[in-house]
Amino acid sequence: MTAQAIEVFAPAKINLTLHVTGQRADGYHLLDSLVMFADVGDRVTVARASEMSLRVTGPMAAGVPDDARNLCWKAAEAFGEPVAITLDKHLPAAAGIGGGSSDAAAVLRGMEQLFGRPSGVHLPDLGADVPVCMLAHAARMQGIGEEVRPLDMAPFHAVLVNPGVEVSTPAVFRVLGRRDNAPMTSMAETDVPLMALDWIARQRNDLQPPAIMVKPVIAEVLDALAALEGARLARMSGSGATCFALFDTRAAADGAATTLSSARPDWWVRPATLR
Ligand SMILES: C[C@](O)(CO)[C@H](O)COP(=O)(O)OP(=O)(O)OC[C@H]1O[C@@H](n2ccc(N)nc2=O)[C@H](O)[C@@H]1O
Ligand SMILES: Nc1ncnc2c1ncn2[C@@H]1O[C@H](COP(=O)(O)OP(=O)(O)OP(=O)(O)O)[C@@H](O)[C@H]1O
Repeated sequence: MTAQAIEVFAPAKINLTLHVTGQRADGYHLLDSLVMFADVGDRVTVARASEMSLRVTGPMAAGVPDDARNLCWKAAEAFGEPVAITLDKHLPAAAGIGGGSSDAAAVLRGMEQLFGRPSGVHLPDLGADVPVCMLAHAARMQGIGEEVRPLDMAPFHAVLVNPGVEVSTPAVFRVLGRRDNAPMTSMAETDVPLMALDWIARQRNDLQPPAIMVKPVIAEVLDALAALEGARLARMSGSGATCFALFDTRAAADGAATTLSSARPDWWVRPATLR
């Protein structure tokens, strides 16, 4: 019996750290990043079809392309079979949480199941974040994103906030000052959750200062997150504008998200568990 349609969850990608350690001759930057995935995300459904199609639904569908510009479409084309895709969009776009990349990885995972073969796609060609999104598990990401090593991390509890401004990743890299920053320090302690949190606090997101230059509201988001009861650390993810704060328990994250949602109903605020 052949499966008719496969639904796959496309989790938000969170860069808990993001060190920019160099730049290649082609302009792409070398990264060193601790990446985890949230229980908040998009939903992708793929079904066999005679020709490619894409329908974008959900609360965050506005403005998301529903044609060959969408990374879901590009992923299916790279796989090499026509499919009917439904993308139920819950994540803000151009937000530093890998929405398009995670959707593309979900399409590939769904198609691998549907057609019973590995995708064979060279993942970095679809985007620097696609290899780690294909893993969808805590990982250290290096190179320009193509070197991905899974990590055995305890889950973290977080609040995610996006202030509703789109940020262009190339624009943030353009105003980045130094490109040869130090990599992450030794990760030997990361299997102990609270020590891991202290370790994360000692690392950086090198794109945070340039992103604040491009969109100053990010500094306001970070201040609001740091002021929440129980917040242990506030930082930006990817090239922004989404930021996160980490909490000791899910209940603390849930309570903080409720407080911030009522204070800033215009912001996208979600409690999340990161794995
Ligand atoms: C910054 C991160 O969000 C960290 O996870 C990602 O590396 C960005 O991943 P992505 O959106 O999948 O990136 P891509 O679509 O491949 O690249 C978008 C643009 O970001 C810049 N870019 C991206 C990745 C990288 N390692 N160096 C770069 O300089 C390039 O200007 C590139 O044209
Ligand atoms: N499936 C998709 N979902 C959202 N945007 C998409 C998708 N496919 C293509 N796009 C286009 O890509 C742009 C960047 O959106 P995306 O959400 O992938 O970026 P991002 O969150 O900045 O990713 P990253 O964290 O990898 O930098 C959007 O402005 C949109 O036009």
